[in-house]
Amino acid sequence: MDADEDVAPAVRSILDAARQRDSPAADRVSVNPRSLDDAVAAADADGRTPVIAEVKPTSPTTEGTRTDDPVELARAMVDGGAAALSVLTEPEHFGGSPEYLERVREAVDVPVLRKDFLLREAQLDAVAADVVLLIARFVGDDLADLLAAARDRGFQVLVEVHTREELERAVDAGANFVGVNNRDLAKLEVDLATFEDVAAHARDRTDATLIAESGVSTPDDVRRMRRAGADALLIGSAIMDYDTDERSSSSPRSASPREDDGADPAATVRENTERLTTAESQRGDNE
Ligand SMILES: O=C(O)c1ccccc1NCC(=O)[C@H](O)[C@H](O)COP(=O)(O)O
Repeated sequence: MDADEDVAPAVRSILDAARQRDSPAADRVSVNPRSLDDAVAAADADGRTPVIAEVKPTSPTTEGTRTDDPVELARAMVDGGAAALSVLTEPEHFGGSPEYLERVREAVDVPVLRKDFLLREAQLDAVAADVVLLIARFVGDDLADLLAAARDRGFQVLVEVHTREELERAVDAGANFVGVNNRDLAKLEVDLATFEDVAAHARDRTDATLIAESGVSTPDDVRRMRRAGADALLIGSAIMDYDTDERSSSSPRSASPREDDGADPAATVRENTERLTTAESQRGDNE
């Protein structure tokens, strides 16, 4: 499979950077992970929607870069009820770093997902995390081997898919956490119907934990994804308080720091998280 085929230029650039990124001459990581399934169950039992809140300094579809301390933002997300966290470690397009993840994981006690574009086994050793992401489209035929290599190190593995065909590959590889990305990496457009379609198909195929990823902005969106069968939701931009711009893939991304509107960023992030983790105890306009 050619992962570059038909992807947006920004995503091609992400992949090129991932291929060129040196694998650190680090020791093999060995993780004693915090259970993601337990964290999801605990949130459910507590009446909170299980949300994996994402520390996302920037992205190809957001304006500017957040320079706030990732640890403060992470703590605010947990205070707002996040069941788990996701931390971008991709430096060039998302402003992340393995060091951010290390600091965040030390500061909180919930599971932490390493969000990156991993293509080779050695890249798993950059930093310890509770969960790592493998994107089915990008790892192609290496999915089963990388899944095994990650599990050998103790990681839980979230396999990201966007289509029914990718779901089949994830199931065949033995994935027990499947993320359905509502963001089409070919066009960078978001459509929540993607999760609805793939999750409906998944029900007969797997009992994996199903996670709705990307484009969830409002309590209505949360309830919609839960009705469609999401066990948990991965939410970045709406919690980080970005105005997302699912821009055409040729638009340039601003590298300038994001303008601060004077508000307390950690307080805003906490409120945003709380609004989404309590979505199911609020009454929806359409219900
Ligand atoms: O977020 C982007 O702009 C993006 C562009 C190209 C490839 C991946 C991208 N996002 C990675 C993610 O997985 C999201 O950060 C995550 O699912 C959260 O999405 P959102 O809630 O829409 O910020």
